[in-house]
Amino acid sequence: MDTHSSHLTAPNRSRSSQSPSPSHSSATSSIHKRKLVSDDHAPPFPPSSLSADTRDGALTSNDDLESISARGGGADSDSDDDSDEEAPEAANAEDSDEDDSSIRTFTTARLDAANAGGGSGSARNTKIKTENLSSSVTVKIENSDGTKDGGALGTGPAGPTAQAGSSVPGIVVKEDATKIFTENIQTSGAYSAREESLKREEEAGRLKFVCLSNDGVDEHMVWLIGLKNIFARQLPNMPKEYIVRLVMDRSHKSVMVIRRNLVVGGITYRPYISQKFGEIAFCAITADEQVKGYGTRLMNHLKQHARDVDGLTHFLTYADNNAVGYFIKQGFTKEIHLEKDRWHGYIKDYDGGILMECKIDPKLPYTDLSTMIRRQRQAIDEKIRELSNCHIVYSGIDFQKKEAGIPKKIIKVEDIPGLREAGWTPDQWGHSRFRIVSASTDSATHQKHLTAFMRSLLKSLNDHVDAWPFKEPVDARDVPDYYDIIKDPMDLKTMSKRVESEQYYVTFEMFVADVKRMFFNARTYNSPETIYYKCSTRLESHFQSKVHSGLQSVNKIQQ
Ligand SMILES: CC(=O)SCCNC(=O)CCNC(=O)[C@H](O)C(C)(C)COP(=O)(O)OP(=O)(O)OC[C@H]1O[C@@H](n2cnc3c(N)ncnc32)[C@H](O)[C@@H]1OP(=O)(O)O
Repeated sequence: MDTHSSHLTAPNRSRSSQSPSPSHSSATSSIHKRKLVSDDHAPPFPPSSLSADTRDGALTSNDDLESISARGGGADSDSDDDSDEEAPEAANAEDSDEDDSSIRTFTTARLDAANAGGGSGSARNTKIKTENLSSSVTVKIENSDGTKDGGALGTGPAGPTAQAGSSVPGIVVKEDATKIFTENIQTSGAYSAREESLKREEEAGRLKFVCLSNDGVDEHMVWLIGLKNIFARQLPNMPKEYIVRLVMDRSHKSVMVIRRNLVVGGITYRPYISQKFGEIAFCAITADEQVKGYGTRLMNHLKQHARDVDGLTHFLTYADNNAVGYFIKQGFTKEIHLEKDRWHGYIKDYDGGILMECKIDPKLPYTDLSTMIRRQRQAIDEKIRELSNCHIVYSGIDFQKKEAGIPKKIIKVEDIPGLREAGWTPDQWGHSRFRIVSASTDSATHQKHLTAFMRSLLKSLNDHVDAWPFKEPVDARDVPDYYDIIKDPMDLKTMSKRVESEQYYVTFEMFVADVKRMFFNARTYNSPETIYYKCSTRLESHFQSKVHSGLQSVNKIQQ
């Protein structure tokens, strides 16, 4: 078995610093070190049409690469610039204006080092794991011939089919209420929205996902060259020779996003059919189109194709540090659960990248996840409707206020729309601590007792020596910025009006909330050393003791 040293290039998938993802800072990865695996691939290039080394699927010189590029791109050949690899009309969306001299320098050094058995190249290039050069791992490669697009869904959506709007028995829902509810349903999250929009683009023929390997078909070759250019741009530390070799290698396949006959991005992977797993070699989206959902949809197409056409159950990849977040969102984990003997020795080894795994679900409709999610949402929603009334929205109450926030019109609790329907009965006066009324007493009696209790508490507050700062609303003429800071002012006089209206405080807790608000305001506006702050603390503790003793005596009366 001839294992070409040029296969030992230790690529680094670091992304281009010229095209940072909006949501992720760019960082330069260390140079990955790739171990050798035996390479009994099928020949990558048809000998008749491309002047390439076909011995073991490896290219041995830059001349070979240029000849491929020239053919695939149909452009002039220029050994020092990637522009030779652009197709005249349909290459890819990347421009190739980068200065790639550093990469070529790196590549040359790497190739030299590898040829010399991992000799003493400079910097990280010397770290190639050369021990594997001499290892003779025999890898059985099964040719992958499934090159058609992602298969049809093998299974139907997992979620139950949604029923048409069901009504809850026994409850009359106003039409407009139902409408409000329907409008409020959250039909999709950001993930589904992006997937659905790209799916619509596909259905309209404006976008397509293809899975190809080097088959000599002109259009396919142009796309593959376009994809290769995106990889070269987005993975700038990856030797271009290495990229073109793998993209053109017939044992690798590439799933590509094509829009208006231009490649937007893609994933090149190698299916190990006998081992039922695939290794993702490269994955990139052109700079202008990142973080728009293409990467996710691409991965979904890849999973669907790999499962339905290649029969794979897992993917492995050495993810660039910058891309770990993306892979995690695609279901990859850093924990490798795949039995080691299924993959060890098959995939190239990197130091610097993070080995990640993704289990391909046997049933999920990967290219139609948004429909599945929508149906599941609907099913859950139907279930909630069955079990609860919370979806019913009643029209609001007319609550106009006059002085001190007291309602203009008395609204009886039992008249609040929907309260009885929700199970409320007049004996349920909430969980107020002030429960002087028995279950049979009407609400008027309850309110009378409550008013008397609150009145006595207010009197006790007003009579206290520390009450003076709280007796009247703060005068903005005296304290100009008070109402800029205190947005919900409260004072004993306002509370007194509310108590005397016998309409405002329908529970004791509402009264206590106003008292607490008053003290909180004082301690918010004033610093601890001020008299106002101190008065509020002392008056509050007086109030608490009065409430405590008052409630105790109420309880005694009840017993
Ligand atoms: C094996 C390898 O090839 S490793 C190298 C991977 N490739 C690169 O780093 C090249 C540069 N980057 C890219 O080409 C692209 O950004 C890709 C391929 C990583 C992702 O493609 P995109 O089209 O941008 O992904 P997409 O828009 O579907 O985003 C999916 C989610 O991943 C997040 N994401 C995208 N890129 C990254 C990243 N580099 N790191 C962390 N999260 C990311 C997105 O914010 C989005 O999150 P959300 O669903 O919470 O909104």
